[in-house]
Amino acid sequence: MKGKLADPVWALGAMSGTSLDGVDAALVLTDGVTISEFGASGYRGYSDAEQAVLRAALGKWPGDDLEDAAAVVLEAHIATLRGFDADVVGFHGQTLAHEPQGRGTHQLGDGAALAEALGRTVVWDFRSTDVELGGQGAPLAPFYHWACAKWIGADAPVAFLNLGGVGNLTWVDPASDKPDAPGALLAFDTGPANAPINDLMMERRGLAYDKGGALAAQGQVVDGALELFLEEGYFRKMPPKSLDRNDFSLMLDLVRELDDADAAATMTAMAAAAVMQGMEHCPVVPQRLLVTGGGRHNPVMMAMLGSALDCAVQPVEAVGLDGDMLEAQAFAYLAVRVMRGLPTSAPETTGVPAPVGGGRISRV
Ligand SMILES: Nc1ncnc2c1ncn2[C@@H]1O[C@H](COP(=O)(O)OP(=O)(O)OP(=O)(O)O)[C@@H](O)[C@H]1O
Ligand SMILES: CC(=O)N[C@H]1[C@@H]2OC[C@@H](O2)[C@@H](O)[C@@H]1O[C@H](C)C(=O)O
Repeated sequence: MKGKLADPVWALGAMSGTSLDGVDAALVLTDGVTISEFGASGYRGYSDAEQAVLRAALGKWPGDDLEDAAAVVLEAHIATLRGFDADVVGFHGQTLAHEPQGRGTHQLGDGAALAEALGRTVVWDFRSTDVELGGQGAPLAPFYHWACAKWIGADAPVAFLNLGGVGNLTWVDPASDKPDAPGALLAFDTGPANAPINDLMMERRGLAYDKGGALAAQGQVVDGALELFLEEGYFRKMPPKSLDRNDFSLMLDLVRELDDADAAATMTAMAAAAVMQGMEHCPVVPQRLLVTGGGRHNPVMMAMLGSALDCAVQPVEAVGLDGDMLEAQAFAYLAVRVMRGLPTSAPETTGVPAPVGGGRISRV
């Protein structure tokens, strides 16, 4: 890497999330502690054919036949990243399976091959070490949320909520001097967010998602189904805790008898209710809940959250951040931390016994 150890460097993060929509890429100038500047970003959607290959690979583990899916992930990342200039690349890979207390966690993607193709140092396989040491391996964005809280100049506890396929929440005490300081953070996956709504839309309407919450807005929330959902043991577990995309796939059964609009409204309420349950774990009520990820574009979900919580609920754009790129930026930031030997997770974020720096480095 260029520069002295403590100099900020341009890091390029690449994230392809559980909704399998495509690859986000974003540049951040950082020393792995402080955000100095944001750079350009980009996005390349997976084609229908690529998405079908990845969907068929969900639930698979290293050693399974993954040749086609591996090629899709590698080619999509090369195409997305090759136009950028950066000192280091943080490559998340495509999560295919996540069983932290079982077989481990699996992010498909060969960082060494990507490094060779791009001619740049690539940091990858961010989650395995944490899981091997007894952590959940997720969520990992919380250390970056800490840097974001500092960047926005927060002077009171603040929470970040990612509404992706799965939801995850990070509570930050901005008075802390580093993200792995005891009490600086509390983070966990809240529950299913958009993934089950997408599955419902595909099953009932042949659509990828409920754009603008339009279908949910026409329906009524059915309380009985919502209560059954909240009886799920996950919500009683203390954090840290994490989920696989399909851990709640039985949710579709809870709305099976409902018409399309009521089913969409009820599932949207389920995603919001999971967040409300999660907020109870915050050490103190945050001043504001800053929402990132695709769910912030769903006004029905945002209104449900806003009316149920005691704090302001706003998209991260309200504080000058980019909610479409925050996770890609997170893996840029984490790549620099790995290069510098700094931890990327802590007991309060993944349940790992002590702060740990995961990630493999492939140099060119
Ligand atoms: N305009 C919109 N209206 C409603 N929902 C939307 C809108 N835009 C995006 N979404 C939802 O957000 C999802 C994508 O969110 P995002 O890109 O944050 O997920 P991801 O990064 O793949 O998931 P994860 O963070 O779980 O890995 C879409 O699949 C869709 O359900
Ligand atoms: C195993 C895995 O890939 N988990 C993702 C997923 O998507 C959201 C939630 O579940 C979160 O735990 C995580 O991603 C974000 C980027 C994280 O690690 O913070």
